[in-house]
Amino acid sequence: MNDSFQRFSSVAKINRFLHITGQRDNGYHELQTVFQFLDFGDTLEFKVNNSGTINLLTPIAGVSNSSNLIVKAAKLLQNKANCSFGVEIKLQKQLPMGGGLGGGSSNAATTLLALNKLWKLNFTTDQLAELGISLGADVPVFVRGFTAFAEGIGEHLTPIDVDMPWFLVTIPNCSISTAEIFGAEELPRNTAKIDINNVDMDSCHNDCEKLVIKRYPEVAKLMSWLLEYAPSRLTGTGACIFSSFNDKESAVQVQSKLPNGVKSFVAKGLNHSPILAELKL
Ligand SMILES: C[C@](O)(CO)[C@H](O)COP(=O)(O)OP(=O)(O)OC[C@H]1O[C@@H](n2ccc(N)nc2=O)[C@H](O)[C@@H]1O
Ligand SMILES: Nc1ncnc2c1ncn2[C@@H]1O[C@H](COP(=O)(O)OP(=O)(O)OP(=O)(O)O)[C@@H](O)[C@H]1O
Repeated sequence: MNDSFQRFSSVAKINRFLHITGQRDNGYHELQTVFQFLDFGDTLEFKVNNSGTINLLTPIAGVSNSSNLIVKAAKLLQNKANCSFGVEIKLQKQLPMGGGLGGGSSNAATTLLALNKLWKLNFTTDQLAELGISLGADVPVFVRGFTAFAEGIGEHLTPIDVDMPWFLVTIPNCSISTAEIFGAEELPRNTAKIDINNVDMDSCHNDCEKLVIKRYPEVAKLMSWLLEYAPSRLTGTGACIFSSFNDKESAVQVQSKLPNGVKSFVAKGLNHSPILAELKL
């Protein structure tokens, strides 16, 4: 057993667009979206133990360890595999929570993938993705690790290669509940379905954007500022906004002009999550 901590990345995703094409009887929404990974995110470190205990050494303020998706993912895997190993886990959090960057889902997926390897469980990617969906709608895409066109309630994933711009991601000073946005009566729910072979990012949109802008003045203000400089769009149900640039320098230049106090980062869009390479090491 390796008795040092092993490090794995847990990157962000953005929804390049998010179309809501219907709603199921159980209230869940039918979506079409492209998930793209960013080369920016959290880091997780794992040290396997023989005692069977699962211990997150770096709790997140406001989230109890038992409801942390990292701990939930580790316990789920341990139970499923009837595994006698445990693990000590350290998290370096960089991603804002409730930002539409999928931080919690990404952490859960990294935990499933890393422990599958470190506990030598040999679950297939399909099995891990299936386990992951019980933790959150976005966990499977992080488990699979490829940029994907998603349909259904977000679970039907088809690999797709998209352009890889540089993004300035800005983080408005508010946290938005996914359930609140999906629960709103005035949310549009009838965007026509598009064909995966004919995806034009520019003519797509995010169906949550108008509503979020209406309800959250912080997002409205930042969006209109950013649109003066670059094409900008909401990710997921918000609150973060991504603005696209052809090169890093242009993104950094606009970042340097941001109004005082606006948090942000610059990152490149990827077609594969870095964890795929890390798992092979
Ligand atoms: C919209 C996306 O952000 C796109 O990336 C995600 O699909 C949402 O993923 P998430 O935050 O992990 O969402 P979950 O925790 O699974 O669901 C939160 C709530 O959003 C609503 N929800 C979620 C996904 C979906 N296709 N339809 C929904 O109506 C449900 O009310 C659910 O109770
Ligand atoms: N490890 C974790 N990291 C972040 N949030 C977590 C974690 N575990 C549990 N949570 C809970 O999940 C909530 C959503 O966090 P997350 O960062 O996934 O939001 P998000 O970026 O809006 O995700 P999405 O794009 O899937 O809507 C948090 O507010 C927090 O209460």
